[in-house]
Amino acid sequence: MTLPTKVARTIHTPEAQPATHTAPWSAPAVAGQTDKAVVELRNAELTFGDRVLWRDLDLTIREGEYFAVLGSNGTGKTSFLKVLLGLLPLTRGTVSVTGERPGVASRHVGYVPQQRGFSPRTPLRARDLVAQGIDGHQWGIRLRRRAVNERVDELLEKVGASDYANAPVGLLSGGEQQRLRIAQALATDPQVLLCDEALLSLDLNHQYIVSELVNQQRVDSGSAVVFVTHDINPIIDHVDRILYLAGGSFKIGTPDEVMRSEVLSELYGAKIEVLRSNGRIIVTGRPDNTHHISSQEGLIP
Ligand SMILES: Nc1ncnc2c1ncn2[C@@H]1O[C@H](COP(=O)(O)OP(=O)(O)OP(=O)(O)O)[C@@H](O)[C@H]1O
Repeated sequence: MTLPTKVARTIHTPEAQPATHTAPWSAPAVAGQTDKAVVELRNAELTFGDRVLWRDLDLTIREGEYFAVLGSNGTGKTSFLKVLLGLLPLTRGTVSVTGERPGVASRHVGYVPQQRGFSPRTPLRARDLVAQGIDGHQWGIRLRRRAVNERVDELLEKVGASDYANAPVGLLSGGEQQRLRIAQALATDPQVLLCDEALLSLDLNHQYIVSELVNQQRVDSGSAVVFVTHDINPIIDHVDRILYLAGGSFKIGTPDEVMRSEVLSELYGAKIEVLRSNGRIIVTGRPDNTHHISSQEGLIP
């Protein structure tokens, strides 16, 4: 998690305008997207002491947009989600989610946390976990019991988990548990779906299934997806834009704009090579020694 402290070196992109530019940049039209902004950061900065995670970050994420946050360990990906969840304040600038202060509009926000296995003795059935997204839960709303049960059944079916609805969560596989977390996050049909390494430790088949489920929510409901990941490959077909964080600097753009040798070399201040093979992206030569080899294929995000 330790990278040397660097002075923020912002590479200005259309989104990364100086604060004096007040007119927001309009993203190109992407199928399924509208112009409605659901996440807005202006002149945003997050620092811990003299450690700069990012500075001068101007960003608008729109309804229906699939937005990936990439970067090595400790570059601030999870902190970015925490800012959107209202769990971490910016040190400078402003942020809004669905037009409100982060945390206020929680029922419009779904959150899929990093995959952590449940203990086999967890006294919770699959359907109880999903129900937490609906009632008595900070991201949920209160509905009467029958309505809750019906909604849980609907969500279980949506993520293909009906068969193990009554199984104890601790006895389910990692992939099965992750489907349930997605069902829980979708419970309020959120306008913004935040996913933190939602594919980590899943096999390729489950990576595919989970990534399709997340994308389906965007297609069906126009939810914006903010997907934190070390590896863009499992979601590459869906991603509209990337925020790439590296040692206090960042770059925003489409995968074709950002995942290029010259762009990442400038961002890291070192020679980086970005290769494409069978529609997948391989990055070599990152200087921070925090490469994450994609589980089955030896690819570096
Ligand atoms: N509340 C905090 N106080 C001080 N430092 C913090 C705090 N939260 C995060 N950090 C530091 O900020 C940096 C970014 O952390 P963050 O978890 O956002 O990184 P990340 O990109 O998600 O990393 P990883 O890929 O390892 O999960 C780390 O060096 C971390 O130690």
